[in-house]
Amino acid sequence: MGDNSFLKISGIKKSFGSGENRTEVLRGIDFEVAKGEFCVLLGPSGSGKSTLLNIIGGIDSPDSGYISIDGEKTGDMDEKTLTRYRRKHLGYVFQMYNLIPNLNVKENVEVGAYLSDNPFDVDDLLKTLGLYEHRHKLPNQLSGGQQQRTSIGRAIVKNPDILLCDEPTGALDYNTSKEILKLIEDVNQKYGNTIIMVTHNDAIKNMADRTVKLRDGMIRRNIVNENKISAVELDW
Ligand SMILES: Nc1ncnc2c1ncn2[C@@H]1O[C@H](COP(=O)(O)OP(=O)(O)OP(=O)(O)O)[C@@H](O)[C@H]1O
Repeated sequence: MGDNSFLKISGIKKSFGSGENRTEVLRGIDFEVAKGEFCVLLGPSGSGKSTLLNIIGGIDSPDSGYISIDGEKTGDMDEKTLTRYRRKHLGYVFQMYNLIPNLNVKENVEVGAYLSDNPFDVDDLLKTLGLYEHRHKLPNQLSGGQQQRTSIGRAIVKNPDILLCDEPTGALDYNTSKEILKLIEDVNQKYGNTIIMVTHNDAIKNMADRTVKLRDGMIRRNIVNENKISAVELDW
């Protein structure tokens, strides 16, 4: 199997509702992402980006089509196998950090480590994330950027094959957004994880290897970026 088909999204369709209220949110989505690629999903509000991300992440299932990761179709797995697969191979970062409020930074990251057979060393990772000196703080003692760093730590500590990010900078100011994007870029370069990021921010395509633009549940563009720039050079 060629590297280009590490993540294969094939013929994905998804509707919500029934009868008159039925909406076709994804109307046949096909694309492939290579191992280690940083892929950005862009598109107007309601175009189906989050729905697609949830299907790729095995959180939601398609009406038809399939997702295959490293040759394994997630739709062929039973519930238990899929749950185990998600825990071992996929990491999630959301706009809302979803940290556990009564656990400190280190403990929140450890939650991710428990899910893996082969996690990174938590203290080393906290140092990489610039969180080591904050490790005993609770989420409500942290800035938004530090909370998002913690949630990235929780997702990355298990060294997932694929890191799925839904608007990871949506709640952050300009400088903090750039810091978080830089961190995601560092993670991608250091660990080689494949990254799929949903965003409204058009500028982020400049740091990505691939941009998939959705409109009305269809792919409007699938562009490979040969001249990507570093997160620190982004401007919007
Ligand atoms: N569970 C659901 N039940 C019914 N409709 C849904 C559900 N999830 C999503 N939708 C609808 O599907 C459409 C696409 O939603 P989705 O969140 O995937 O879009 P999006 O491109 O991520 O939008 P945004 O950028 O605003 O987050 C929307 O019209 C939404 O109302």
